[in-house]
Amino acid sequence: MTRSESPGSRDPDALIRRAGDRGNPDFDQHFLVDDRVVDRIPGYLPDTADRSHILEIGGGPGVLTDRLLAVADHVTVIERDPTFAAHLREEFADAIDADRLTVIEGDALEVDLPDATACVSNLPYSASSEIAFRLLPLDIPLVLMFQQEFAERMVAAVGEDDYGRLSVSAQHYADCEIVESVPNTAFDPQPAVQSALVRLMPRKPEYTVADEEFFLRFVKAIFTQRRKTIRNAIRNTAHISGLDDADAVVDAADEDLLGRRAGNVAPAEFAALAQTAVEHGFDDSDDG
Ligand SMILES: C[S@@+](CC[C@H](N)C(=O)[O-])C[C@H]1O[C@@H](n2cnc3c(N)ncnc32)[C@H](O)[C@@H]1O
Repeated sequence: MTRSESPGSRDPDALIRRAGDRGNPDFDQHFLVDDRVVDRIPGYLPDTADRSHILEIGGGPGVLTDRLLAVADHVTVIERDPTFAAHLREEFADAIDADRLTVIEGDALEVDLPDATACVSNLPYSASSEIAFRLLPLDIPLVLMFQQEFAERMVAAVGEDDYGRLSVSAQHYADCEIVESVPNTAFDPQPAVQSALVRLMPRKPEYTVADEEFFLRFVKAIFTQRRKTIRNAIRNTAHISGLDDADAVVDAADEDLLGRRAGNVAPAEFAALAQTAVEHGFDDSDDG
């Protein structure tokens, strides 16, 4: 009976019953039970997105897996919990036999990621940041569920209260947009906070950085001192950014920028400042 259901129509509560286990919040298991929400999620991929291979992280009972199988040629789902991975293999045996579904039992932070063309996931919240930053460099469209507060920080623009390290780092890779806020009543068990779906469309940033790793570390360092001026933040965080000579960077940087605070520095300005830091802040800076 379960195997003959057409993709896209499985009932969330029935899937949880068949999985034989309720979600355990200690293992990030908040399952979507509002099928109006689940039905909308694949539609947040843009029309132009390549749906030949969609990756899902954290399949759980499989309600989103089911909806993705209705729109993708192939789905790969990664699930860490052995009970739910076994359930997914059983529930979607037909799709596996037809070579339309791959179930990877493992930790999404450790397994090799497949060569997917898009990723759509209701992420495990305690690892959502790390997972997102594994996905962002893949250069594919992402539709990801996060805690609302995290999502707001991710999409914030310079000058907004939520603008910070997360905004600059995520927007380095993609245009980020909240496409739907999701109440906690859409999940079982209910998380304590609201959630939000974010669409992340890959694109090159409007600036170039010679050393991406340093740029991201520098931004992280400066935002640890977000109440300080950029001048003091550069000086106080050399142990994080790894600068040998923070004073030389301050001497070389733009005076106006040095007097501002991180929350008012746009990503392109951070990129220019990071370039100044690379050119002046290391012992071998002038050695070519
Ligand atoms: C928020 S639930 C989403 C389940 C399902 N997709 C849904 O929307 O109802 C997150 C799922 O990720 C799994 N999970 C937690 N940490 C994981 C990890 N590090 N790697 C892979 N799966 C993980 C949990 O077991 C759980 O099934």
